[in-house]
Amino acid sequence: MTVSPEQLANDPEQPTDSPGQHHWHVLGAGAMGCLWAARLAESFIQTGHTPNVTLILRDNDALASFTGQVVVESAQGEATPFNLKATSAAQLNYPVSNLLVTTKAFDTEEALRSVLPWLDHNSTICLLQNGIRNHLALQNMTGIRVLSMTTSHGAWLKHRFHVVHAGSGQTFFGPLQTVNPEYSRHLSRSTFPAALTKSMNLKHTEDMEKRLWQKFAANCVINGLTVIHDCQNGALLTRPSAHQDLVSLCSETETVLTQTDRLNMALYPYVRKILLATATNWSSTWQDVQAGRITEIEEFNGYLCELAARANLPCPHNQAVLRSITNHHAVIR
Ligand SMILES: NC(=O)C1=CN([C@@H]2O[C@H](COP(=O)(O)OP(=O)(O)OC[C@H]3O[C@@H](n4cnc5c(N)ncnc54)[C@H](OP(=O)(O)O)[C@@H]3O)[C@@H](O)[C@H]2O)C=CC1
Ligand SMILES: CC(C)(CO)C(=O)C(=O)O
Repeated sequence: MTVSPEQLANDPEQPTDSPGQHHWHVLGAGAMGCLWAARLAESFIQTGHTPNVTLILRDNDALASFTGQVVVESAQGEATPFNLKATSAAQLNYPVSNLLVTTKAFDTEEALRSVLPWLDHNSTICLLQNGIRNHLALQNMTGIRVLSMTTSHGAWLKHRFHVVHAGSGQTFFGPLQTVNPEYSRHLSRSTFPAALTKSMNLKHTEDMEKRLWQKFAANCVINGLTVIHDCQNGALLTRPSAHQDLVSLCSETETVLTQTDRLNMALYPYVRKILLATATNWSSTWQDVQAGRITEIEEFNGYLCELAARANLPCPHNQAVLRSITNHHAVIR
C-alpha cells in the first residue's frame, strides 16, 4: 500500500513504537554522522537499552576500514569511544525504520537512492544538512515520512571515525509541511530518544521551513565570503573590504528571498548575530576549500542564483561568489 505524505503527516499513530526501541541507521559517516551516531548510542545506553545504531558506509573499502568504534573528542580534548555496528547499502537486507542522513547536500540524492529499496511506509528519514533544495525536493517522497533538521553544532573529523565536537549548539527538527497539532506533539515526543534531546540540545519546531531558509540565507552570505577574504567568520564584520561585500550580499540575498516569497526578514541583523556567535569559526566552505574538497556552494549561492533567474531578478553579488568558489572546484576536479 502506498501512503500519501498527507496521510503520514496527519496520522497521530505514526510511528507507534517508543523512541527507546528504534533502530537508527546513519547514512554518511563523516563529522556529523559520527557525532550523531555516537550520541544516539549514548542515549540508548543511558536508558538501559542496547545501542541500536548502525552506520551505513559507502562500500566494502569503507567497511574494511571500520574497527567497530567511533571516537568523539570534546573541545577540551577528552576522547570517548562508542561501539557501533556498520553495514553498506549493498549489504542491507532488512527494512530501515529510522534513517538519519548526514551526507553533504550534493551526495544526498545518490546516497538515498542506494538505500531506497529498504525504506517503506514505516520509515522515517531525518535529513541533516545545510542548504534547502534537498529538503524541499524530498519532503514529498511517496509513503515515507521525511523530517528536516538544522544544527548549529560544529564538528570535524580528526581521523576517519574520530570526530571532534568543536562547538556545542542547537538542533531543530520537524516536517516542512504544516501538520495538525496532535501529530506535531507526537513527532516532538516520539522521534528521538529523550536523552539525545538533552545531549544535542534538540528541539522540535513547527517552523522548520522558515528555519531552513534562514540558515540557507546565512550560508549564502557568510560561507563564500570567508573564502574570498580568507578569514574567520568574525572578520566579515571587522575587515572593511569584507564588511562592504557582506552588506551588499546581504541586501541582494534579502531582496531575492523576499521578492520570491521565500523569506521575509531583515537579513543583516540576523547574519551579524551568527557572525558574532561564531567569530572564531572557519566556515565549512573555507574548510572544504583548504582541504581540497568540493564545497556546498552550489546549494547555497547556486540555488539562490537559480531562484533569482526564475524570477528575472539580478543577483551579481551572489553570481560573483558562486563563480569564485566554483573556480576552486575546477582545480580539484
Ligand atoms: N560538520 C559540521 O560542523 C556541520 C555540518 N553541517 C552539514 O551537515 C552535512 C554533513 O556535513 P559533514 O558531516 O561535515 O560532512 P562530511 O563530509 O564530514 O561527511 C559526509 C559523509 O557522507 C559520506 N557519503 C557520501 N556519499 C555517500 C554514500 N553514497 N553512501 C554512504 N556515505 C556517503 C561521505 O563519505 P566519503 O568520505 O566516502 O565521501 C562522508 O563520510 C553537510 O550538509 C553540512 O553542511 C551542518 C552544520 C555543521
Ligand atoms: C553558519 C556557518 C557559517 C557557521 O560557520 C555555517 O553553517 C557553516 O560554516 O557552514
